Amino acid sequence: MSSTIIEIQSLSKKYKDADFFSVDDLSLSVKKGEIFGLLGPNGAGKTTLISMLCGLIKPTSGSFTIDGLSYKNDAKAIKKIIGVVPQEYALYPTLTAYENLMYFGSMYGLKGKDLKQRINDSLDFLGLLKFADKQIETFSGGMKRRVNLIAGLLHEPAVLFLDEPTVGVDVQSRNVIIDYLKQINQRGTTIIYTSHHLAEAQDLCSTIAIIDTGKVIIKGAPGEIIDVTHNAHSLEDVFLSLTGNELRDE
Ligand SMILES: Nc1ncnc2c1ncn2[C@@H]1O[C@H](COP(=O)(O)OP(=O)(O)OP(=O)(O)O)[C@@H](O)[C@H]1O
Repeated sequence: MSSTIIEIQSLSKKYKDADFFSVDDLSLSVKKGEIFGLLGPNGAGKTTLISMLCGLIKPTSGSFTIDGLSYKNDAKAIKKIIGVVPQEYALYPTLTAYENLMYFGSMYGLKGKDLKQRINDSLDFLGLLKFADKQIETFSGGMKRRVNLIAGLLHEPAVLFLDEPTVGVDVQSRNVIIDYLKQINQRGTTIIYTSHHLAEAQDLCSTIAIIDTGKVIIKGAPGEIIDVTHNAHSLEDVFLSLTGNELRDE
């Protein structure tokens, strides 16, 4: 049995002036070595949950640990062992891909040959080596997303958080990103990711949690949760059966 790497207990978040909880008394555990998919309709609370786990926003109540470190007492130590790839690009448009990655690497305390090697290997895997010296502002959305991904991974984190890593990219970019995530996972990084792409999550994730109105409504291996849901043949069937067909416009 693999050990637990993330343990979330009764975590809640109510934004200032909001009259509802975006994450509502949520408990969840993630095992070491998993690719864990957080799925849910728009506004379900996925980004809010990930933002708390990454230390970007403070919970209203509850607690969690990452690799045994408590967010209340060990926030700095947690930052060192996690990687974060947000939805929006965190890159400097007028710097080259290589310069951006050297900058992010140095922020993690990496330097010298080791850093250069990691940057080169990652750019190569993601098909970007020949664009290393081009400015980010000349890159397509799919290329920026791949550089963004490398930036969050240079320090080889124990846990990687990704918020919709394949949104708005073409099939070619998506495939290379998915292959890269699988490779990173095989090298030991636990991955927690959000997506609206259910077929992708079904293929990629060892465990899935569907979230709605800030609560986990089902969790398990994709095959398991399809099996236990009446008349479901795919993750999309499970998703619609549990979250309904109504639009979630706010
Ligand atoms: N900074 C904020 N201030 C107030 N309310 C917020 C804030 N951020 C999110 N919310 C609200 O919290 C709820 C959960 O939002 P969140 O972005 O976590 O959902 P999500 O599942 O990531 O949605 P999506 O799939 O659209 O990205 C929504 O009702 C949203 O409007």
